[in-house]
Amino acid sequence: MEGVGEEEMEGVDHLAHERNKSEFDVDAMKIVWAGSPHAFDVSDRISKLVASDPGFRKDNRSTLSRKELFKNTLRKAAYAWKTIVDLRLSEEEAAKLRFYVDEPAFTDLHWGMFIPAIKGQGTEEQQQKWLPLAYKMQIIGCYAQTELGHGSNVQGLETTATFDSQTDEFIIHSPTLTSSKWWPGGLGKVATHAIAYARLIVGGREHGVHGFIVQLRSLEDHSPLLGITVGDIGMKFGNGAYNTMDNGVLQFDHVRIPRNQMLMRVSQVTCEGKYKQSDVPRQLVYGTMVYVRQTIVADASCALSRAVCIATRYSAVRRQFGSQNGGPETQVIDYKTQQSRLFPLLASAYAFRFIGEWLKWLYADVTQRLQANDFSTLPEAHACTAGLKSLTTTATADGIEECRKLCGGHGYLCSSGLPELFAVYVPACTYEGDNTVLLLQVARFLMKTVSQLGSRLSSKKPVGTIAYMTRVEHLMQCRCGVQRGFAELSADLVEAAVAHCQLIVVSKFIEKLQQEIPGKGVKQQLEVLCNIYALFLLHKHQGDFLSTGCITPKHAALANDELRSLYSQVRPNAIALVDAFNYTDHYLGSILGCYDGNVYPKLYEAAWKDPLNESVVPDGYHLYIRPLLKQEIRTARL
Ligand SMILES: CCCCCCCC/C=C\CCCCCCCCCC(=O)SCCNC(=O)CCNC(=O)[C@H](O)C(C)(C)COP(=O)(O)OP(=O)(O)OC[C@H]1O[C@@H](n2cnc3c(N)ncnc32)[C@H](O)[C@@H]1OP(=O)(O)O
Ligand SMILES: Cc1cc2nc3c(=O)[nH]c(=O)nc-3n(C[C@H](O)[C@H](O)[C@H](O)COP(=O)(O)OP(=O)(O)OC[C@H]3O[C@@H](n4cnc5c(N)ncnc54)[C@H](O)[C@@H]3O)c2cc1C
Repeated sequence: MEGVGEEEMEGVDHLAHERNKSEFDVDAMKIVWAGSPHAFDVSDRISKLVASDPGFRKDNRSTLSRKELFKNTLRKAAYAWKTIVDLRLSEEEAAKLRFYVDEPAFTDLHWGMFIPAIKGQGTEEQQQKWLPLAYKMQIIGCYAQTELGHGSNVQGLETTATFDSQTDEFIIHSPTLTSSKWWPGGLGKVATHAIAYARLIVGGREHGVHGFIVQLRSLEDHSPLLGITVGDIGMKFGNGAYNTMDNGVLQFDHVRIPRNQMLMRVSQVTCEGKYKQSDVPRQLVYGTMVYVRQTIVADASCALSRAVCIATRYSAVRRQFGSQNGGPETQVIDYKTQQSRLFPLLASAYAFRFIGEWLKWLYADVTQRLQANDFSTLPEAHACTAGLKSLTTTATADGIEECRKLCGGHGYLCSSGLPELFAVYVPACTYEGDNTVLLLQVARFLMKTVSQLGSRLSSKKPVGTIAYMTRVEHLMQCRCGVQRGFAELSADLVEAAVAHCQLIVVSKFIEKLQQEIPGKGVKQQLEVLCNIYALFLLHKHQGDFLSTGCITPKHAALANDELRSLYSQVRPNAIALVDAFNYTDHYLGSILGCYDGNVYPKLYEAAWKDPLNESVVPDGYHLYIRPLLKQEIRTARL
């Protein structure tokens, strides 16, 4: 192109100079980020498969109407399924393909909640009947728990399931408007079946909330079955974004289902109408939520790392001020303020990756114990999944917004990928448990632990976390010491719960570094990131740390000095550290974050593709603007 300088040429890696600064083996770090060589291979292969297939394009989402957007989502879901079947992809590869298609859809709830609920709360017989149908997608399921009037308070749900011993059936009914099921993903237009949560009534006696498999739509013509009123709840936050998902409303009008469609692993109803509660904690009915919360923590590291990748690459491309003698302006990534905002988020992305790995292990461990009727670690598993889901999603949502701001004006363009990422991600702070409600569960666990163990919450933490542990104990003692009720102290206890979760993240990051980590300079980079994560939080919450007396103001000042030094150590490695996420440009969906850093020509080209630029003179000019411009110039009385 005429006048195109070297800096704007296509096919040139405009970040090569940054990549050459790297002080560690990026390919080895890619394996660490993926979790194993096998996991890296699957991710790398599937992400490239999706990126290279025009059937999975997503650059037009923000210009489609809700109906076009949703139809396109259905097309993609069907195309993804055909790809999975035609290529005979494994369950792991199929899950990765749905992940890289990167579009909230009914399949998330079918695979992410409907199937896990049957696996976790169904009897062997129920699993044998329903799972094969679900795995082959011969039925499509959703998880219908939340109602118009209740979401957080599961025990407040109003839908009823009344046992009719005459017919050996349950009658599922929505007694009030507020008992309408409201929010379940996939429910609005697609799901043929639901796991519906309802108050079990047997012989006139209530037995709390249980799960029931209910068919909603005909498998012949998709019409709602008798007694079922179902639809979509309407547009949600942002364009595109989560509007690819049909979150639905559902009312039951005395819908009858066979007795064997109550999920009966935890408790049973016999044909004689006898209710039997197994000798397991009733909270196992909540097991699916615990499972999803631990997956959401892994999701957080993915979403945050995407935003950080975009902001880091663009911060290396963007130059503003600082030109010396007509030379190039300063890369904004070199400003200390930019580093102090960006690098803690980079460190958090890695920290959340590793805590997600640990939580996956904890969940697998507690699941194995449950099979042996060992419930000893269930309270800790609940507290950890609830608290870490809350901590990581809040930090990630805030982090994505911070990354948008780190990109200046261009971060506000849809083509930056950040507005869409934010709009899709933020409900994670609410779904699967409102983050405050979940922290209250952690606070309750801490209160019980303190009362059982006395002052020390746990001595099983690495030395480097003594300050963090003392902070939690102090925050708890300050609250538990005074004789005021839990409700009165709840805002303070939530702060202690956050501190407890931050302690877990820091200690698991330190434990990760005690493992064998291959690759030149890789462990050193992770040590820098771990120190940034720990010292950034210490700096942010230094009031807590100082008030516990475990650090002095001098320590706090030294920690801040060390942070600045650590930012300087990360700086030459920043681009390589985000390259290690191994995201394709397709998955990132961001011009600012494109691998080659050739941002300006791509931004300029993308602008002209906007539908508004299909005509030079906009629709409406002749009707509204021309008359305005041509009106008689009246003698103004102004
Ligand atoms: C383009 C960019 C893309 C970016 C990437 C985006 C990523 C996302 C991608 C795609 C999106 C699609 C995926 C989305 C999937 C998520 C969909 C969301 C689904 C839902 O929201 S399902 C509904 C979720 N609802 C909830 O979470 C409800 C929350 N409420 C509760 O869990 C409970 O009501 C409660 C725990 C708050 C209270 O329960 P209650 O029975 O009243 O119990 P308590 O009295 O409080 O406690 C009694 C006792 O039980 C213990 N306990 C409580 N819960 C549990 C549990 N789950 N397990 C074990 N034990 C539990 C509690 O500690 C008490 O113990 P104690 O008596 O103190 O010893
Ligand atoms: C995008 C999206 C997808 C969803 N998908 C599904 C799905 O597939 N299936 C499903 O069943 N549900 C789904 N939900 C519903 C979701 O699980 C609930 O919205 C969530 O559990 C929060 O409950 P709520 O809406 O009742 O919030 P509320 O509890 O009404 O929260 C409102 C405010 O009250 C506060 N609050 C509530 N209780 C307390 C308390 N005891 N102490 C202090 N403060 C309190 C909260 O902190 C919050 O600030 C989805 C929601 C969204 C947004």
